[in-house]
Amino acid sequence: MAKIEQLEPTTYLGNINSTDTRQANRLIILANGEMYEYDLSLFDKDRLYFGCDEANCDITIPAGNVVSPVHGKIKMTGSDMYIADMGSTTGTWILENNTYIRMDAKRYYHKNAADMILRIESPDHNTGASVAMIFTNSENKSAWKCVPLQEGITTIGRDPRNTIALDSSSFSRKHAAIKKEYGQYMIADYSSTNGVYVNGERVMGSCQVGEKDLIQIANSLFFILNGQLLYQNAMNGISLSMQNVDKIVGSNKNRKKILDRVFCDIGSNEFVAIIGGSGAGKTTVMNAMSGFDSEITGKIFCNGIDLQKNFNTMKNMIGFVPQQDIIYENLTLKKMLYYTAKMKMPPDTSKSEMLLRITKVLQMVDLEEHAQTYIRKLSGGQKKRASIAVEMLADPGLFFLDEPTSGLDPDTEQSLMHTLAKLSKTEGKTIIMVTHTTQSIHLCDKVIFMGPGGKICYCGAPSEITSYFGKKDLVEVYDELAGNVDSWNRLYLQNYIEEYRQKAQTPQERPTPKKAAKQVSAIKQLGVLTARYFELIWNDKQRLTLLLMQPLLIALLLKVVAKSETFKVFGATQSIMFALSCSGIWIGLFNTIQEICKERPILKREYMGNLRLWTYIISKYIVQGVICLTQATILTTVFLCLMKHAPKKALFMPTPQLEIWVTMFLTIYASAAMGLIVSAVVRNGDRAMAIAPFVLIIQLLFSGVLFELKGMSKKISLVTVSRWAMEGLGNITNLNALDSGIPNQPVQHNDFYNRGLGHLAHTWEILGVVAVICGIISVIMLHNLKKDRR
Ligand SMILES: Nc1ncnc2c1ncn2[C@@H]1O[C@H](COP(=O)(O)OP(=O)(O)OP(=O)(O)O)[C@@H](O)[C@H]1O
Repeated sequence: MAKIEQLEPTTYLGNINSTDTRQANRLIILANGEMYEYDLSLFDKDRLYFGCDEANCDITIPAGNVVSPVHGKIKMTGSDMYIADMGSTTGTWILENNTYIRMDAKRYYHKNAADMILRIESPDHNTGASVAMIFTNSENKSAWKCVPLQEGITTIGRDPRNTIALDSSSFSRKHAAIKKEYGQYMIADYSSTNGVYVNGERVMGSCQVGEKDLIQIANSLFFILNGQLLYQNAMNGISLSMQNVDKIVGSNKNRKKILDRVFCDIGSNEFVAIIGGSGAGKTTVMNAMSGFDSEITGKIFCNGIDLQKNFNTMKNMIGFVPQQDIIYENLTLKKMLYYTAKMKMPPDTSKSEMLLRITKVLQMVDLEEHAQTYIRKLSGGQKKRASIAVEMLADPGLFFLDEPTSGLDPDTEQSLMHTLAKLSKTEGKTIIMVTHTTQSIHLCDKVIFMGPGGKICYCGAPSEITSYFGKKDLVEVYDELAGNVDSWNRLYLQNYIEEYRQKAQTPQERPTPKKAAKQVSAIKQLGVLTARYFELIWNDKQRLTLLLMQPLLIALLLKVVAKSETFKVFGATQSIMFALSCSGIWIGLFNTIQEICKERPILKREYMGNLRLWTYIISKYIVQGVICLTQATILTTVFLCLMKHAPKKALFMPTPQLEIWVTMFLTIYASAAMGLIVSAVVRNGDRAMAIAPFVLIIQLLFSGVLFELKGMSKKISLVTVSRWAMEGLGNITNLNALDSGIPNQPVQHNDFYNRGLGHLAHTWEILGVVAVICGIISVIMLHNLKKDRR
């Protein structure tokens, strides 16, 4: 909401933020303890007067002691509303950026897409005669409600047993409470997931609130007036304001500004498209708006709250659908949503609430009949809807989509655009998307046109783009901006900043709250991730078969090449043990080398939410542990059973076969852990497979079998799995004591194969440590995830 000096609604500046005329114009008045609601369009006039004089006003406010006879007027053009104080005695206050400022008499104040809140103050504050006026475009009757605040506690939350129960997943079951005692009010945050804000500042525990304070809980506004609590009942999208946002990348000569002084306002429940030529900075500006890009300068406010400072608590109210789908192909849609709900929804959500929410989001995106369908069987458009459903689970008020329509045919694109337009209006979402296709942008409320160099050139109604640029069609507008971006950017900034924003108060700097959002516990998250990973592996039967057939086939092939004197003669035994250890290394590496990179977009999105990287990696370790154990069992059992001879004596276990089995399990497991590092570093499966031969060659060269290890090669071998696997296997099979195969010539003693329990324990220990270190490195490598461009 901003002040516009002597401005007629029909002038250009009014149109810059104009919205489509589909929205309703409503006025809610709270006076003398009564709430009155007006549908302003029913007056059939574009100018309405309000005050206490019934004869001269269209809207009478029964509060003569505070409201002047003709107190103010309202002008309407479409859904735009302009309100002015007519020079009243008491004055009118407007809520701007979390503080009330007195309206200048006889100046119009423009209501943009967010609800506009006015107060008319009683000169004597103790009379309790203040009046509140709320202008809203919500189509929802009773978009605002009020309850008297009794002495004692008024609770707010999702649970129906609260005094104020609000049915939205962004509220915790018991979210907050207001305590009234001796006429004073205290508000307390009950450790909610999404927090409580008073005047844009996060409440840490509890704090005092008064009549002039604005309380924000999840997406709803609350304020106290004459002992009553007035609150937004219908869930509203979150409004967004970007102020002087820049982004510079590179250093020295390569330094480049990719966002240049971006200012814009987006109102709640608006459906906004960001368009512009390729490389203009559409994705960059959207990433900045979402708060997920921390490398920007300038300010972003969501509902007047500083997003960067409060990102940890506000990120749960932000949905983000990247260009790549964020769903697992091998889960049914319902299962995918269920696992996500367990991770994303407030920790106090019951299973039945989750299932209800899943049904609701499936309805929202028109996918109810596909609940039990495997995601791999859905069409491109349905997969996009499925990704949207995943993000809708936590009921975010602000929703970003990066090119949701790319790759879709025109019909599917239009249907998706209709779904998004519907979600913004009926579900109370602010939806912002980057798009290349413009055939359906008339469905949007607003278009942001980015010119080359990250410069904003237009922010307004889609129907007015061509007339604003004086062009016939959008193609001409693109051409115009390619050559003339600076002048259009300057014009935009002139109009927007100098004549418009400068008059508005910018929100004050506030200290950064330390408290982070309440998250699903690490243990619960680990459980969900592990269960999901198990199910993914289980559902991919082809891969599972391959994983289990591999050790079986390798064991059979090893039998084919093994000599009959294996376990009796040094050469034959060392060769087959080397082949066995290399097979184990290959099996482990193959298990995981594409495991992380193939799900990187999903991982990135979950990590931007509340996923902990270490729980993610541990879940991989748990599931891979089971797989590796099974593979080691198949490989060693089949191979050893087929062999004519067996190693003679065990070191400490009942049989040497068991000791070989443990060594092979640790070899496969440590190799799988190495594979995870590769998978965490590279961004796609092809690159991972290209690195695999290199990893294997290192294992061959430094195993100590093909080449003698000394000096540098010995040092390198310390971190190879093959060396430790060979030391273990050579020790168990007692290679040093075997026959050399040449009469009268003993085996040349090799310290690597020294027999002894301590030596075996040491090799197992090292293989275990390698596995752990690989896990830690993978977690460290994954911290770069946020830098992935899309
Ligand atoms: N981290 C970065 N380092 C260097 N340049 C970058 C970086 N991120 C973005 N850019 C550059 O900034 C410009 C804007 O990129 P962005 O992806 O936002 O454009 P876009 O309008 O979304 O493009 P497209 O429509 O082709 O996807 C491009 O020239 C891009 O190469």
